Formats: sequence, C-alpha cells, structure tokens
Amino acid sequence: MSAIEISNVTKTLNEFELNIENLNIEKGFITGFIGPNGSGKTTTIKLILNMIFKDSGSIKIFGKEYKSDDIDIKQMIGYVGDVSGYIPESKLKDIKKGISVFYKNWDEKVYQKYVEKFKLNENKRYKDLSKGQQKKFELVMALSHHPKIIIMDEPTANLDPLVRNEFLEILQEHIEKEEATVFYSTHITSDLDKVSDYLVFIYNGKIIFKGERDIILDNHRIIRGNKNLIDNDTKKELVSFKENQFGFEGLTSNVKSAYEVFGEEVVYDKANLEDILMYYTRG
Ligand SMILES: Nc1ncnc2c1ncn2[C@@H]1O[C@H](COP(=O)(O)OP(=O)(O)OP(=O)(O)O)[C@@H](O)[C@H]1O
Repeated sequence: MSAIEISNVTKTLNEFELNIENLNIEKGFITGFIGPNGSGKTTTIKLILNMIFKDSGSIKIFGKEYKSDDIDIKQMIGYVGDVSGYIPESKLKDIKKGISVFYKNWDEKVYQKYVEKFKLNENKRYKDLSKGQQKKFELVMALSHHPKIIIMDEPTANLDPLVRNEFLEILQEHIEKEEATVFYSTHITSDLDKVSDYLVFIYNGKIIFKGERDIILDNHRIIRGNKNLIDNDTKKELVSFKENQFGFEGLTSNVKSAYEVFGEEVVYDKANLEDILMYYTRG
C-alpha cells in the first residue's frame, strides 16, 4: 500500500486549476515535490492535509479517507509548513504543552532529545528564535509524535547550508529508524540530490512526471549539436530546446531513443535536477 494515494483530484482557485489524475507516494521513502512558483505545490499539500477541500476525486492516507477517519489520519501526520501557525509570543515549552496533548503517541523523550541536540532554549519565545531555530523547533514538534508520514512545505527555504544539512540529516536519520514516509516541496534542488528517493514534478497544476530520482537523472541528458540536425522528426526527441547562431541545446527524457536518432553527431551531457526543471517549464 502507498502512504498517500491521490486519484482524479481537482481544485479550482480563481484562475488556477489543479488536476492530479494519479499520484502515489511510496511508503518508507523520501519524495521531493518540485515545480516553479505558482505551480500548485502548496495547494496539493494543503489538500493532502485536508486544510482545504478538493472539488472532486479521492485522497487516501494509508488507505483512509478524511471523511470518516479525520482524527486518526491527523495523528499519523507530522507537518512542517512554510509558516508555523504558532503564536509568536508563546514560549517553546508552552507551545509544546498545548500541542503535545493532542497526540496519543507523543514521546517526551524524543522531544527532549532533539531539543538538546538542536540546543533549543524552551524558555525562549518562538518569535525570538532565529529562522533556522524556528524550523528546527517545528521539525522537533513534527517528529516527537512518531508520525508515519512527514509532510513539509519548503522546510529549508531561508536556511543557510549548514543548518539545512543538519535539518536534513536529522530527518533522514529519524525516518530510517521509524520507517516513516516523507513528502516535501522545495526549490532547493541540491537538497534533493542529497536526500530524495523519488521525485514528483508539477507544472501549471499538473504532474508532468514522477519516478525514482536516480532513474530520472539517468534517462535525461542535455544534447548539444549543429542546428541543421533539428527538424520536425528530431524535435520529437527533445523535451524542449534552444538555438543560437552556432547550434542547438536541448533536453531528452530518453537517452536511448535520442541516441538512435542523433547518434554520434551530438554531445550528450548529464543533466541535473535544475536543468531538467528548466527545460520542462520553458515551454
Ligand atoms: N486562496 C487562494 N485563492 C486564490 N488563488 C489561490 C489561492 N491559493 C493559491 N492560489 C493560486 O493557486 C496557484 C498555485 O499556488 P500554490 O501556492 O499552490 O503554488 P506553489 O507551487 O506552492 O508556489 P510557490 O512555489 O510560489 O510557493 C497560484 O496561482 C496561486 O495564486
């Protein structure tokens, strides 16, 4: 069973339409959710968390739908959002006190372990923490009730590389121990190079592709060659391409098939996730 199963979900917000035909998030792995600004990542995450309601379709968390199992589902999820929702004037110990009672699996030992590890001062007010400390505290809160699924929306945005690494290491260590599932959105593709197993790309409210990160990276190549190699047939091998006075540069999603067409006449270079994202979204 997948941790999250989405089928035929639609949501319209003014001009914007989200339409996810089919998306399964694999249990026990880290799935990165990427796409340009305004493509629908936060909307998808809010739908999964039942923070907003879908227009149609179905969303199941470990086979359960929100209608009847609302509280059970919320117990299973740890969430780190782009904004925390905590009262900024509250002390950390009071935030913890208020939230921990909601979770039947709340583990004070785990909480204390991470508070110490991250050197968080529980007597400080949330608003007086640095951005990095705030995110660490949110992660501690999310991990301390043994969630089966950790869902995060841009958790490492605005964090410096050192804090980002620390954050991701703790997350990875934790999910390996607990066999948890992580689904998180990010713009920082280098983070995904470090910790993701699967990737989901979204653009204009639609999933444009998804799969194992290493296979995605293996199948894509940047191709450079002479302009006169581009015609209506060879174009079909490229996700998109650009031309300059010397030649063309494009991305293929199927290096084997592209090789059959272009052979040795072009150069094949590895593509990173940033290249891949750019070629898919440049139109
Ligand atoms: N409450 C709302 N009312 C109207 N439109 C909305 C609302 N929330 C989001 N949208 C629109 O839906 C689209 C998708 O927004 P969403 O926040 O899901 O994108 P995103 O991929 O998370 O973007 P970003 O990377 O910039 O955070 C945008 O065009 C946004 O303006």
